[in-house]
Amino acid sequence: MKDTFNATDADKALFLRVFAAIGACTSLIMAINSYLDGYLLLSLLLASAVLVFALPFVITKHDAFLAVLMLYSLYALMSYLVVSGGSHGTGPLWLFIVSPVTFFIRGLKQGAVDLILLALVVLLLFIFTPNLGLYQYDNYHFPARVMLCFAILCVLAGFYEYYRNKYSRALMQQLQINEQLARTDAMTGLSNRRYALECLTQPGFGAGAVYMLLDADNFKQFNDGYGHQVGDQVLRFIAATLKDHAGPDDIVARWGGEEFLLVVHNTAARSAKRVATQIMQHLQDNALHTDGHSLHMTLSIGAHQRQFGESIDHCLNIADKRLYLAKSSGKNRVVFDDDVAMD
Ligand SMILES: Nc1nc2c(ncn2[C@@H]2O[C@H](COP(=O)(O)OP(=O)(O)OP(=O)(O)O)[C@@H](O)[C@H]2O)c(=O)[nH]1
Repeated sequence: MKDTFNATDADKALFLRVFAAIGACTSLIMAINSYLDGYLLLSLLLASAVLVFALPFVITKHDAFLAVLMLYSLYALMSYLVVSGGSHGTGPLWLFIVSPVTFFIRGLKQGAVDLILLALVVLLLFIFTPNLGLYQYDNYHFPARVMLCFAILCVLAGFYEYYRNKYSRALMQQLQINEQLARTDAMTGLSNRRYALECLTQPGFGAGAVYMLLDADNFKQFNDGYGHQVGDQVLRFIAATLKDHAGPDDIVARWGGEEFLLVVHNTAARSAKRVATQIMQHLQDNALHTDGHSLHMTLSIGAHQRQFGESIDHCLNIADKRLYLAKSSGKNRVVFDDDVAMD
């Protein structure tokens, strides 16, 4: 099933380009600003960053690679901003944008690893920058607070990502359960009519598929004679028999009441007829044992092999007419294409 609550490829592609557009615009503005302020190397690095951020608008494939490339380019820029102080010593402030972007692009685990490594690198750079004769921060207060805020932001963004994942998964599972419930007949566990109709539009159920409507004979007698719960057991017994005799690609559904649909996936008419006969034989040979009773049941079946150009509705109508014919001509029988003049 489609992953509805986690970011889809389209969501990720959009996010990547929004991130790239913001990155490119900001880098361009800061590059001009740095150039005007006389920070030549910084303005060149920012201009290179503009090119990297522009890549997703030129290359439409390899988004995952581009995302990581942009992220690590951002890390490299951050490292330079720490050692150089950026414009007027404000460079390290840009670290604060890194954590949410990292988690979105890298996910929780890899994102956490990346951020811990970046934090270590930044810490070392702050410690050793004065010794290397690079930018001199006035005192340790500013770097210390930047590191503390960066760490807090990483932890908070990590928690947010953790809970977002957790609840997305829970929602996904619930969605799958709901989807399953919406497709299933609760009493027999077979597909319900709505889902069966949906499946009939899939390839394999076109011309050549055999549509069968199967109706329990004299079913009312089970209800009247043994109660509705036994009636339900009879329906479940029939459902299990149909399931056992159908192929893995066939459709078996409860059509309504004591009526079932079996559609045999694109087959020779002879094999489908054999399946119908085997089902009837199985019910004849095997009784349902319940409450000290042995209950035998029979089915009437109307069947039709779908021809080119015939609609699903048309096939179901023919199967239904033949089911009626099977009932009216004595029950416990199958009426197929070769048993009648074409309807
Ligand atoms: N126990 C139970 N009975 C159901 C269910 N759905 C429909 N029925 C009953 O199935 C019975 C169908 O009766 P009829 O339409 O007369 O069919 P029948 O007795 O099988 O007679 P023929 O079809 O002519 O062989 C009705 O009494 C419905 O109440 C169900 O889910 N559980």
